[in-house]
Amino acid sequence: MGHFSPASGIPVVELGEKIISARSGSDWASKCDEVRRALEEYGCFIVESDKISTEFGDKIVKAYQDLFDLPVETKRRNSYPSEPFLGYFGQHPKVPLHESVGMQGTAFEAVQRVADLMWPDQGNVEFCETIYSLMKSMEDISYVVSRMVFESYGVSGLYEACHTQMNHATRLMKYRIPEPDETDLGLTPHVDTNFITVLYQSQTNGLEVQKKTGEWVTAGLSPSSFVFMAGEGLMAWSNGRISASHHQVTMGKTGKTRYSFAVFTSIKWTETPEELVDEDHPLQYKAYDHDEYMRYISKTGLEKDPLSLKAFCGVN
Ligand SMILES: O=C(O)CCC(=O)C(=O)O
Ligand SMILES: [Fe+2]
Repeated sequence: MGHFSPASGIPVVELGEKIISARSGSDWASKCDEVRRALEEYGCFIVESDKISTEFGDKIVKAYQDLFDLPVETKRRNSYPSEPFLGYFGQHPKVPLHESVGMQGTAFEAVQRVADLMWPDQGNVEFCETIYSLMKSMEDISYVVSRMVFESYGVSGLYEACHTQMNHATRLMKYRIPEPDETDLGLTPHVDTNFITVLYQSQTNGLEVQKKTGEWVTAGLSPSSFVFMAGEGLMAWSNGRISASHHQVTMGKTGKTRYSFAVFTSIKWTETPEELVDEDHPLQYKAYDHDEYMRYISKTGLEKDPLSLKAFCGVN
């Protein structure tokens, strides 16, 4: 494997424009293997990219401040009545520091919709352009890394069909500084239910991932890096070779507000390729419809059981 983050021991994979656009050759092939090994061992890795300049990082913070400084009633206008996991989320007694605005899809219109709801009179062009650009960079990473995982398992021929079934939800998140007598837990430990997640955090660390040893480590990120995490979908698809990353957010004593952005990619129909099933690796999860799974767990909310995918479609 390449190198590891000194603070956390999590693998760091460099995915600059050059390798992203290569898509063949020995450098590409060894990168694909590096990515697969990182996921099999850790369920996640840090992506070192060349997408976020200091200037762009400052614009992201400004966009978040514009949004989250609005009154709660205004932010609540962002609602998707039929989609319990989208819309505005905040003031939850279990995670009082967390507040977030969800969006559906990665089209410019998704961001524009939020801006129209938040600033109905004057709009906010800078907000739209900044968040859209961040979203697209992260969507690119989710596509390229998925392709790498397929290639590394020798099933690249299945990628295109899977790609057409991918869809994305995104979330802008803010974690306020805890009061002295308050919990510093920003988000309770969980695994993501979707296929894969790409996360960006601006300036303030706080994301913690659990290693196989059980140890929680802070995914210390540089301003130009992202975290790529396996969700339950990739765990089922890979026939359990990759485990979904168990993660949480802790604010600690940094004394700074934290902003993060997530692109959650899901595959509508998740099915383990037959190439990944053999005598040594018997099928672990039956093929399932992601929307049905979401309906199944929607009743459990923040308390979702980490083994719920097993209960939903596990074999045995
Ligand atoms: O804010 C973060 O870094 C993590 C967010 C997260 O894990 C989630 O929304 O599922
Ligand atoms: Fe998560």
